[in-house]
Order: sequence, then C-alpha cells, then structure tokens
Amino acid sequence: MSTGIRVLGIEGTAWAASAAVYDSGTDEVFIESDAYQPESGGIHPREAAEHMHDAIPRVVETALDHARETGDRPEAESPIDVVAFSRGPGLGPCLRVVGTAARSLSQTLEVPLVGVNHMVAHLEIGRHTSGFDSPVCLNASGANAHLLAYRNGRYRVLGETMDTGVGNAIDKFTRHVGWSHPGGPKVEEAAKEGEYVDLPYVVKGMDFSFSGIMSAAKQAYDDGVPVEDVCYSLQETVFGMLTEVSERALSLTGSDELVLGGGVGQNARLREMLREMCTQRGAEFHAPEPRFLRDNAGMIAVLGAKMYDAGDTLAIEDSCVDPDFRPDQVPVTWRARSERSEGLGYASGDARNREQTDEPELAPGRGDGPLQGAEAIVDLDPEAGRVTKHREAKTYRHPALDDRLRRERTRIEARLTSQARREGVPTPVLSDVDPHESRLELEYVGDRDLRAIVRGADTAAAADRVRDVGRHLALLHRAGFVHGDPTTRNVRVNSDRTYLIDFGLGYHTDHVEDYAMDLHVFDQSLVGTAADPGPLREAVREGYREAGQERVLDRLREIEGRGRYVEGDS
Ligand SMILES: C[C@@H](O)[C@H](NC(=O)OP(=O)(O)OC[C@H]1O[C@@H](n2cnc3c(N)ncnc32)[C@H](O)[C@@H]1O)C(=O)O
Ligand SMILES: Nc1ncnc2c1ncn2[C@@H]1O[C@H](COP(=O)(O)OP(=O)(O)OP(=O)(O)O)[C@@H](O)[C@H]1O
Ligand SMILES: [Fe+2]
Repeated sequence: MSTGIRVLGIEGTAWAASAAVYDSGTDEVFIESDAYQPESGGIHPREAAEHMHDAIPRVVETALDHARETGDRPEAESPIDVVAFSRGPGLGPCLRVVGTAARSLSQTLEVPLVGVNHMVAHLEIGRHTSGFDSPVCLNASGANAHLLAYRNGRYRVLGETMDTGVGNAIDKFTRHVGWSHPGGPKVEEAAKEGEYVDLPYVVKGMDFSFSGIMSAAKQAYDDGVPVEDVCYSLQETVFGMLTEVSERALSLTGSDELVLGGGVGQNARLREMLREMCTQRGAEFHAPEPRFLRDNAGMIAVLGAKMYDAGDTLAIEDSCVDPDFRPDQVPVTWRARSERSEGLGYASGDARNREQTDEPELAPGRGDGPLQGAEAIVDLDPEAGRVTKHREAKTYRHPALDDRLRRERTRIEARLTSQARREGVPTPVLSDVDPHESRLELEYVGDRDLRAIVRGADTAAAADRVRDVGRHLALLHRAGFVHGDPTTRNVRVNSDRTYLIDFGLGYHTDHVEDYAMDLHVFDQSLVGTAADPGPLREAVREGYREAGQERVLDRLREIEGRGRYVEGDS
C-alpha cells in the first residue's frame, strides 16, 4: 500500500495528449497517451489543439480510473493529491487546452495545482531514474536541443541549437523526401543500410546549428545520393555534434554524469555514441526508458511531486501557460537546500564528484599527469615549459568524420594560435605540429585556468582578467577570425598575462554574427562557471569596446534578445 502522495500529470505541449499518475510511495508511474498524427506534413498547431481537446479528457479519465482502482481511498475522496501540468514551452493553442483542463481538475477535485516546465521535466526524469546527483543533461527533443547543468538555484543552458530543434531538423528532411511524420524513427531504420558521405559539421563551443547540414542533406538527396546514405550520414553527423558538445559540457563543469532526455533520445545510435563517449572519459551515462524520453505525462507527474513537496504550487490566477518557457527561467525549489545555495562549480555534495570538479585546476607547478580535455589528451610539463596535445581518436564518431575533424582542427589550431600572437594576443608558442598524428607541441603558459579565478570570491581580480579576454577577442575579430570556443578553461593566466589557448574551433569570417556568437559562447561559459557572472559579463563588454566594433556588441544584445538566450538571475 502506498504511503506517498499521488500526482496526476497532464502533458500536451505539441503531439502527445498524455496523462499519468505517479505514486511517490511506490515510485510507480502509470501513463496513458494518445498521439496526434498529422494527415500530411508536420504538426499543424490548430489540428494539434483539436486533438488535445478531444483526447485530454479521455486520457485523464483513464489515469484517474487507474488511481481509483489501485488506491485505497473512499469513493468520495479525490484519488489524487495534486494536479501537475506542462506550462510550456510548446504550441500556444495546445498549452491552453491543457492549462484549462488542469485548472478545472484542481478545482473540482479540490487539490493544489503545480505548473511544470516541460524541458526541465525531460531532464529531471533522467535524474530521478538514474539516481545521479548533479548530472549534465542533453535534452534532444523535437522542438529543442539544450545542454543543461545545475548551478546556484537554476538549470543553466550551457549550449543549445542556434536554429531548430534536433527532431524538427530531422523531420524537415523526411518531409522533403516524402515520408510521413515523425521522421526520426524512419531515418533510424533507413540508416541501417547506409554508407557515410560528408555533410557540414557545425559546433560553436557548446552551441550547434542544423540548418547547413539539413540543406546539404536535401541537396544530396536531390542529387541522387541514396537516401539510406543520407540518413546514415545525418545520424553520424548530427549525433556526433550532440555527443561532442555533451563531452565539452562534462569537461567544462567537471561533472562525470550525463543524462539524456527528449524524443530523439529514443534513437539507439545517439544513445550508443553518448554511452561510448562517457565510457571513454570515465563518466556515467543514463538514458531513461523510451516511455519517459518521448513526450509523456509521467515526467510531468514525477517532477510535479517534487515541486509539490517543496511547496512550489500555483494559484489559479497565476497559472497561465507560456509557449516560450525556458528551462533557465525556473527557480529550482526541489533540490536540497545545501545544493541550492551552492555558489561554486557544480558540486553535488558527493566527494568523488567534487574531486573531479577541482581536478583540472592545477596549482602552480603541479602540472604532472596527462589531462583529459574535451577533445584532447594534454600532457603538461611546466618544468620544461612544454605541452603536448594529442587529439586521440573518438571511437564514438565515424572514422572518416573523426579523421577529418582531428586533422582539420590540429591544423587550424596551429595556424590561428600563431596568427593570434601576431595580432598582439598572448598565446603559446608552437614548437611542433603533426596533423596526421593530430599532435601539437606548445609552450606551457600561465599558471592556472581562468575558470579557477572566476569561481573564486575575488570578483575584481576576475573582472580584470575577463576584461583582457574581451580585448583579446576584439583583436582576433579585427583580424577577421574567431576563436570558436572561448571558455573559461581556454584562457590561461599568470600574474601579468592572460593567454588564449585551444584555437581548434576557430575560423576566418567577416560576419558580425560570428563575432557576436564568439562573445556569446564566452558569456555562456561565465554563466556556467562563475560565482557571480553579472559583473564579469559587463567586464567582457568593456574590454571588447576598447578594441572592437560597437556593432558586434549590438548584435550580441540582439542574440540575447532572441529569447533563446535569456539568463535566469541567480
Ligand atoms: C516542447 C515539446 O512539445 C517538444 N516535444 C517534442 O519535441 O516531442 P518529443 O517526443 O520530445 O520528440 C519528438 C521528436 O523525436 C523524434 N524521434 C522519435 N523517435 C526517434 C528516433 N528513433 N530517432 C530519431 N528521432 C526520433 C521525432 O522525429 C520528433 O521530431 C520538445 O520537447 O521540444
Ligand atoms: N599551452 C598550455 N599551457 C598551459 N596549460 C595548458 C596549455 N594547453 C592546455 N593547457 C591545459 O590543458 C587543458 C586542456 O587543454 P585544451 O583546452 O587545449 O584541450 P581540449 O581537449 O581542447 O579542451 P577543451 O575542449 O575541454 O577546452 C586546458 O584547460 C589547460 O588547463
Ligand atoms: Fe518534449
């Protein structure tokens, strides 16, 4: 018999009309779903809302019947203790149907109402089923693609798509070839017979973009490349990108736990790549079972229970839905108090995790063993003043793609490290480069990473260094190229200089958007690592202003204002 609370969850952000009952005493989740299937093309918001209108009452009734049958409460009592619903993000017309249903159930059953962020639910269900404490989460769903990690009371967006969600990108390709919605499972099936062809691969720090690769995939299909080959290569490329940025997030945060969320997470090849990457770097990986990956009300009910427990309920008059609800807008009320007030890093209270978090911050003169970056094994020899950087094969990637990326990046890193120095930016002097072995030999510079400084309490000292980074980025941009991955780990400092390192993702460009994205990537890494990011974000802009163009800063503001990049205050 259950001694816990029972939560009715309701989900209907786009295609899944779903209701669930979660029993926190037994940890059992009952889910009833009814999927909307478009007659042709993709999801039509109006049709989807009509589907919600018809199907939500049905699935809710089935869930409540289940609660009555499995519970031990008198007939006259409500079979559930709380109603939790998806407030957003999603399609406005669908959300409104769900919101109305949830409010009216909360009133008739006389139980409290909880409003859940759908993307945070995709993440929390993985944390719940894995038992991980403070994982990085890759949310790979239809309309979204985010990398999230907890810090200081919020889930921070460490990286995200610069255009469409990953599932939507795949679905657009399958519409082009005339396959019915949803396309993801069909691509997975066709890929089994495919061979590899090159497609564009675009990551910027921990952000990524799908538009170029999707146009190229459509073009390849139109040019007669067998559809199986295009599907195979789409998976290898898109999932390779998602795995790479996930690894970068693990490396940046020092976390050794990754969870997957979202409907695209049902893809076996994506899960295989993520698992392999985690194994290779000694991290743990967890993907919830498929019924919890695709849109479902179970995840809404499970997070609803945690929020209810924390007293995080909604008054009816405050319960409006939000189609643009971002995960970093949600105050995380349900994690332990000690975690919530945690100001530094991503520590979870777990000693092993904390050690990991601090491990890469080498004290002066202590750089002995090889260091595992996101991309490379880095052998540090401070006494000899030398660093060897080897981009080892990533076994999760297709060998052809892996060879191409490692060679290209080694070449680019060598070239841009030297070019940056000619532009007046401190960088390590290069002593040797071997693109075929993907190996570089560089001067050892600085005595710590900028990350160690921005995590500390001395905001003024951190601001000086961050101002230098702003100035340095402006010099690169003036010379017509970007760093590509300016994070607090790719800046080394000593008492009198601030060095930029790791130029492997850099490229030449004269687009203001690319320059602004470079600054945005650095901003996100400050938000992801600094104790107090506000003044530091200001300092980057001050430094940039000294040597750079105001229109790049204008564009940065525009990027932030696009709504996808709003920072939650801490
Ligand atoms: C806001 C909300 O409405 C939205 N929901 C959503 O996108 O549904 P979700 O169930 O998480 O993901 C659906 C996507 O998941 C893809 N998908 C399903 N099975 C797949 C598979 N085996 N391989 C690749 N993609 C797959 C579908 O093609 C579709 O694009 C979201 O979470 O972004
Ligand atoms: N020239 C150098 N001098 C001193 N330390 C260095 C140097 N190059 C790298 N390091 C140290 O090694 C770490 C990893 O190096 P680097 O960033 O080049 O590797 P990576 O695998 O590309 O890492 P990531 O992709 O995680 O940024 C750096 O954060 C820094 O602490
Ligand atoms: Fe979803």
